[in-house]
Amino acid sequence: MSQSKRLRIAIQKSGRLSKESQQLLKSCGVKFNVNEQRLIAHADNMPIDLLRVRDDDIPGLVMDGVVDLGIIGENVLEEEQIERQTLNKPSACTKLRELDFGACRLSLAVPNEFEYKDATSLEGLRIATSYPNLLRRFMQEKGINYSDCMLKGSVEVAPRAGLSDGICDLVSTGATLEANGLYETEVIYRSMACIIQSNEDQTPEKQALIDKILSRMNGVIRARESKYILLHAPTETLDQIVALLPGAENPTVLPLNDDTNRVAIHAVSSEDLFWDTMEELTALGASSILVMPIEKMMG
Ligand SMILES: Nc1ncnc2c1ncn2[C@@H]1O[C@H](COP(=O)(O)OP(=O)(O)OP(=O)(O)O)[C@@H](O)[C@H]1O
Ligand SMILES: O=P(O)(O)OC[C@H]1O[C@H](OP(=O)(O)OP(=O)(O)O)[C@H](O)[C@@H]1O
Ligand SMILES: [Mg+2]
Repeated sequence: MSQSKRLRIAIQKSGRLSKESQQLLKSCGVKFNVNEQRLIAHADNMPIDLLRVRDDDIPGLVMDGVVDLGIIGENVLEEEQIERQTLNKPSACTKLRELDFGACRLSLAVPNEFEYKDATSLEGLRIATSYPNLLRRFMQEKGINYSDCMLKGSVEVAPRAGLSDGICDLVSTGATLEANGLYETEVIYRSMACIIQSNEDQTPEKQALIDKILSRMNGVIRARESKYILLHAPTETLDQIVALLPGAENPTVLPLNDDTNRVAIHAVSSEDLFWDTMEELTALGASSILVMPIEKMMG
């Protein structure tokens, strides 16, 4: 069991996940200030300490029970899990939920001039990657022999530097691949950030705090995915209009002062309302359409 009476949460110190991890915890009511130089940030209003570390260290810290929770990309989690299974080291932890940031994919990519047909085109080649275990699992499933070139960073420059024939690296917009004269050929893993918990026994107090944080996180994420929609609609197209609002089956319908042909609709929609839908609503006679963000949701 983690020795500390305070709940320990590991987050990335600086990188793609840091800002959003901190923001999510703040939205859950955890108050803290980060000092860039410090490894630990203490929360002022709850018995919680944040450990700010390299993202690669987070799964291991959770699996070894050094910290109670961690926010990490599924790609790094899965890579560490395979690594530890190979080494017979503890690799268990519990994924509490996927989060709504850190979307990326681990992909194979080759230089633009390379003629790629399918995965067998990679037979016998050298692939540069920071994810040797996920790469091996994919290549073994396809029955392809290859050699790897382990690089912790700047993987995209490996082919041009003559270090490898292709790469296996994270892609989001594809801009980095394009800038390096590479194109994506296979997606081998799709990833989001997630929150994980150590499988060590927790004291009832700490478990209660974890449950509280998780329930707040569910509320914050649900709220971020939802919108509050207000509009005026002609009674004759009411059903068609409601049908266009995503995930808002039972909206509130209110009468309008001095207008019996129109009503006001208040609805919580499970998704954003896109411009196309707004235009369809207007075509059905809707007016005064307001789409508003929701800050918190519960129950
Ligand atoms: N382009 C991207 N778009 C969205 N999410 C990404 C992107 N690249 C990476 N990620 C996610 O963010 C995580 C952290 O990426 P980052 O590039 O900050 O890692 P790093 O350089 O290994 O950082 P560290 O210094 O902590 O080891 C990745 O493991 C992945 O889950
Ligand atoms: O497809 P794109 O949108 O271009 O994103 C992909 C890039 O993003 C990540 O690196 P990051 O920018 O986080 O920097 P790093 O190389 O220092 O990790 C990843 O390692 C790729 O290099
Ligand atoms: Mg890292």
